[in-house]
Amino acid sequence: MRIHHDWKALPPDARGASVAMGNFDGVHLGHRSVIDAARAACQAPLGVITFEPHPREFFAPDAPAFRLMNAESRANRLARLGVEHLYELPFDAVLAGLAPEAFAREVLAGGLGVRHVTVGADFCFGRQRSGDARMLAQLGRDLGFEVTVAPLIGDGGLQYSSTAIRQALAQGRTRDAERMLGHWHRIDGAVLHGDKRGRDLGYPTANMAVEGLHLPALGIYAVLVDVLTGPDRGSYKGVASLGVRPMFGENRPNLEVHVFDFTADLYGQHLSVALVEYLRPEARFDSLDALVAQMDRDSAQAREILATR
Ligand SMILES: Cc1cc2nc3c(=O)[nH]c(=O)nc-3n(C[C@H](O)[C@H](O)[C@H](O)COP(=O)(O)O)c2cc1C
Ligand SMILES: Nc1ncnc2c1ncn2[C@@H]1O[C@H](COP(=O)(O)OP(=O)(O)O)[C@@H](O)[C@H]1O
Repeated sequence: MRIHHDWKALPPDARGASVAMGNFDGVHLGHRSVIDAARAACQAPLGVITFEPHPREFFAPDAPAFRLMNAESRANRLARLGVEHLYELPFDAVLAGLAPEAFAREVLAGGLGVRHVTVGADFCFGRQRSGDARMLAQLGRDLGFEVTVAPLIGDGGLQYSSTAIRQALAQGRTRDAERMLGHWHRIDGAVLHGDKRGRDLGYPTANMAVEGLHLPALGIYAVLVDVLTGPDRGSYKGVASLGVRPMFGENRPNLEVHVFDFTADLYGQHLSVALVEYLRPEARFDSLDALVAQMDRDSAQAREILATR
């Protein structure tokens, strides 16, 4: 997959794609059906148009973090779906200020020379979200590209949506989130140095930042861990703490992952951590021994949950 960070001056072979357009936060099953519709629409290379930062981050930079994944994780997921061109358009004042007609003319028809555009039925675009899917279809007729409006899909009464997934995760309902995502919710990132306390407790933990990401329920989780880089690359099981470590004063939230049956160094390596099941909230214990005894119980419980995976 090739990633393009602009719509201007694209090489000729990056033009003329059949594109799915949206924010695709989480790349959930609804997103996948839009991308599948773009793939089925015509013979052209498959593309995705998305925006970075997320438009909501651009308009409300101080609002609490809400994203299910960062741009890199989203790109990795899209690549695995067979997307050939990712157009990660810089969402700035210029792009935000384009009227729907100007966006369709300058970006879609002009810059990307799209052959076909697929959007979900609730898609809005252009200055003040004034354009909708129907308007896009009319603009396509005028400007020479086809438009498919994909229906919103769901499971029973529940429509797949990034909002519903955030809500499920905030309540510790990892399996409900998984049903909407089509995969476990994952937190990806590099292993950072922490306070070097874990090893003394008998529980070394690989520490990861969660800044900029929507926070699932704080607490302890059974996790599946993919080590993506380094000599110990592979898939492991483990237990993780997402939170502020009240035992040691309130800290900035982070993710601390203890990998089962593993002793190597993970600093600087890239991990992808799947939150499989929420075990309990974080707690403050009377002693470190009491904390470690609880970590033993957490580990036993996580091993049992993960035994069948
Ligand atoms: C299974 C598990 C359970 C944990 N439970 C708690 C907890 O209930 N309260 C808490 O303050 N910290 C908890 N922690 C976080 C530990 O305090 C943290 O991993 C330890 O301080 C090591 O920090 P370091 O990696 O920065 O050295 C837990 C960690 C793990 C792996
Ligand atoms: N089973 C394991 N799970 C997680 N990290 C491990 C494990 N074994 C060794 N490590 C290494 O130990 C480091 C964590 O040790 P710890 O004392 O918690 O230090 P820190 O506070 O820097 O996280 C990890 O970053 C990793 O390099």
